[in-house]
Amino acid sequence: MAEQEETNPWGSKSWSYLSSLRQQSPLIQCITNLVSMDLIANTLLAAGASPAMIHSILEIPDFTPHTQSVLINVGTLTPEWLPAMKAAAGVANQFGKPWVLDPAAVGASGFRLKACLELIELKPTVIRGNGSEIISLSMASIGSGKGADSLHESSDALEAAKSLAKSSGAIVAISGSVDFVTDGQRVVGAHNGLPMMQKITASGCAVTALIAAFVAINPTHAFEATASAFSVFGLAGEIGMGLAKGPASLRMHLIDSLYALDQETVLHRVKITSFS
Ligand SMILES: Nc1ncnc2c1ncn2[C@@H]1O[C@H](COP(=O)(O)OP(=O)(O)O)[C@@H](O)[C@H]1O
Ligand SMILES: Cc1ncsc1CCOP(=O)(O)O
Ligand SMILES: [Mg+2]
Repeated sequence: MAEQEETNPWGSKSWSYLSSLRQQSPLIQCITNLVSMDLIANTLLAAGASPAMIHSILEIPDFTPHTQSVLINVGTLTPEWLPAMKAAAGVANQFGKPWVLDPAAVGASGFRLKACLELIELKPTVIRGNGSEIISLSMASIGSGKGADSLHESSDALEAAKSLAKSSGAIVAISGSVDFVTDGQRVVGAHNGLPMMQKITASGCAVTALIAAFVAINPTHAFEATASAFSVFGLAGEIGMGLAKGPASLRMHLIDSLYALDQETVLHRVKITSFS
């Protein structure tokens, strides 16, 4: 163990987050898009967390104070949902809970962009998007993506991510072939995962939910929690692909692999490197 910690400190960090998640099973409130609800709930359950898709504004004052973290994802945003998202972010802040923003398809419209910029004013702990989403947010402009899909490599969005992290105070996370995490100064890249994961709808939403769960374990170390969540999710995909025949069976085997991940595999196969 001591030797592993020296050779792969991120492996032991990631294992520590995952094993604590399994022991503590934090309650994660998810206000998320209609496409992603099932995959997010199953991802969180397989990882050891307790998901609750509770999004009515009428329930937020009673429910949100009892959560350990809140996920807000704007993938199927309508004007009716936005006040609930803002209320949940506000209650999370009031009660000192971390909250995580997924700006899904933020470049699709001015309405969505304005909503995300207003949510960012409410100080998310982490913002996780694909390359195009992070570029849209950082430049406050629409049209950079292709709906929910990215037209950019994650590395194309690195400077945009640093600038967004500095202006917002959030940890900014970009998914892609390498998943980058930055606080505006430090940058690490998580190298686990495989391209087939892009063919599972809501896989990005699911990794954001896992980030929300890891951040719940240690809100004061959101940078480390985010990088670890990226690698653990990617590793589950890599192992799942060994049994999968395509995207549909990968979805199933990724969830099974996340549930079954053991210490040795995490210690040896998590790959996170520094870029700063
Ligand atoms: N080319 C790739 N190689 C390895 N993993 C990838 C690749 N593209 C995406 N992923 C993984 O797929 C998941 C979803 O990422 P992405 O497709 O970028 O998000 P979104 O669905 O929000 O566009 C992440 O866990 C990411 O690491
Ligand atoms: C297809 C789609 N359309 C609106 S939200 C959504 C899901 C997007 O999920 P992800 O960003 O994880 O690919
Ligand atoms: Mg997305």
